[in-house]
Amino acid sequence: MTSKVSGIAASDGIAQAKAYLLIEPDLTVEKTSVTDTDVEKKRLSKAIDESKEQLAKIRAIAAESLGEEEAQVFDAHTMVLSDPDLIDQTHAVIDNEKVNADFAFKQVTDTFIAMFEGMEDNAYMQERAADIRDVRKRVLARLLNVTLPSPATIEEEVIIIAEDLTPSDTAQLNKKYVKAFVTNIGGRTSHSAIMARSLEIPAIVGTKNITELVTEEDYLIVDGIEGEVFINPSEQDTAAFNKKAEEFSQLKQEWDRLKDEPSVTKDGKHVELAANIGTPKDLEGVNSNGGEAVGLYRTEFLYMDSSELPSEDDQYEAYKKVLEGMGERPVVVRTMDIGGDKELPYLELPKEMNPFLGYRAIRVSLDQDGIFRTQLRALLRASVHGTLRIMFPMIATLPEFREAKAILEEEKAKLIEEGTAVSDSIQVGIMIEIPAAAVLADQFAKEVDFFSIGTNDLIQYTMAADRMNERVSYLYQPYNPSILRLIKGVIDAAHNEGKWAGMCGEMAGDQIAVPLLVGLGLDEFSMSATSILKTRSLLKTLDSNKMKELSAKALSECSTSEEVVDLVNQYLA
Ligand SMILES: C=C(OP(=O)(O)O)C(=O)O
Ligand SMILES: [Mg+2]
Repeated sequence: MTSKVSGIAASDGIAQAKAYLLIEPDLTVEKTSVTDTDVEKKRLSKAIDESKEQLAKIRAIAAESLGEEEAQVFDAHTMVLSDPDLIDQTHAVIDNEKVNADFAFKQVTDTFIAMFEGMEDNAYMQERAADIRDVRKRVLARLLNVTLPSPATIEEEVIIIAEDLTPSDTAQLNKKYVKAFVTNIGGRTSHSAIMARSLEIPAIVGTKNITELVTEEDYLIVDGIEGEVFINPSEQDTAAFNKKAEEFSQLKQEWDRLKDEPSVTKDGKHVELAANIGTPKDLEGVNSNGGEAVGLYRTEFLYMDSSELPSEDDQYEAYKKVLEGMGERPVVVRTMDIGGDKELPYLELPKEMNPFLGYRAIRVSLDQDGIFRTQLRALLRASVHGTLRIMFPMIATLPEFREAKAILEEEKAKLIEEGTAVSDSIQVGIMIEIPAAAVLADQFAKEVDFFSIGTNDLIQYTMAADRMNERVSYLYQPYNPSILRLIKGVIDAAHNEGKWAGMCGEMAGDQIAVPLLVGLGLDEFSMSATSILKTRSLLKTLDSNKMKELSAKALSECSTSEEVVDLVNQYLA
């Protein structure tokens, strides 16, 4: 008999296949008393190290199959495992209560999870709780000496049924066999949902109890559009779904038709939809999703993926590949942004109290200008292979920009003197990710060719809330009117000088933020490639004048992030 289960539609599409239950092993821990607490601390440390190794392997698989941006989730997990608080508190429980590491680790992570989950209205905190749950399983499995299931081993067409899919589970999914997934818990912004959208497989999350309702003998239809699962559908249901699947594939084809279309609002206002990339390999996704430009090429991965400083020729080859791959379309290459959370083992950077406020990005480049000049020469040589735009990260003051630009000009003059061809139409711009630069945007706009707003950092610096610190992440608020005001100031400043303003922080692809950013007059939106076609189709439904009214209202009438979100939803309704 058919039965129907509802949940939250997390990723579009319709699929049918047999069920595959992704069952967790029993990770129940027993409390035991110990006398030698050092042994327990060593067991913990070994389990954590092995978990980090596993995570590194999964991260590599994810980078390969999903792209660099998605794979960065695992960096967050590795960070959890390196959190000194987590380790110190576990050690304290082992020492004080003289108990086994498994019990102590479970108890401490329980406290962390309860604290984050307690902040019910804060989706970000809920995600952090999920991250800890995910990492904890890995460590407990090592401590208990049991094997976690590995979705990577699936070799027939299935629909995965699970309590939740962790990012590491999702990263191992092979699209060829996994046709969809359905989970008990989660929301539209949970990692599993984001991953499903980027893999382009249908997904339903938050069904509460699908794992209790489905067995491996069942055949399923997943309707990711409505958020409904049909267990053992009748012939009639199947026929209805075949029809619906056909209609959806037509919709996808319509989206695909948008692939080569301009990105315009309902009333014909054009914006540019660009992609963020980390390596030349990411170009495939840019092209298959109709990216009009590369709005951010994070070149630091060139440095991080290597065991020594990449040579000028190695860099030239990478830049050339991207420029050629994009043809006429512009490519914004950001010079190296090392420091903060991005370390280079072979470049001795000092240990700092506040790395995000320290020796980072352009500060390193201007200080160690040999490295900077090598990168600039490689870029200048590659410039003849496409439309290159050069962008400097973490600019705080005008003298920094002037110095960086002067070095660029020097290297350009040298190359020309050596007889090397260099494009004469390279735009040179800056990231706006430090509030000082946002506030002084009118001055910067007279000297730069463009701005790209890096909201990932701009938000952390404006709110004084470390983007990596879970305890203060409730303050990490993209829609806070203070952030919107800064963004407005930057866009207006650029336009007053006839320059363009883009955004390459995560906010540019956020479907709540897009209507506001259209209203504020943002020219270029740079995001993960897989968000482009959806955003292009959202744009077609927006009236630019109405969005102007929306953003003006958000700025004049809203005093909190929540009020802004409500207002956007009213306008989109
Ligand atoms: C795009 C940005 O740069 P990154 O995330 O690499 O710091 C940003 O800060 O918004
Ligand atoms: Mg940044």
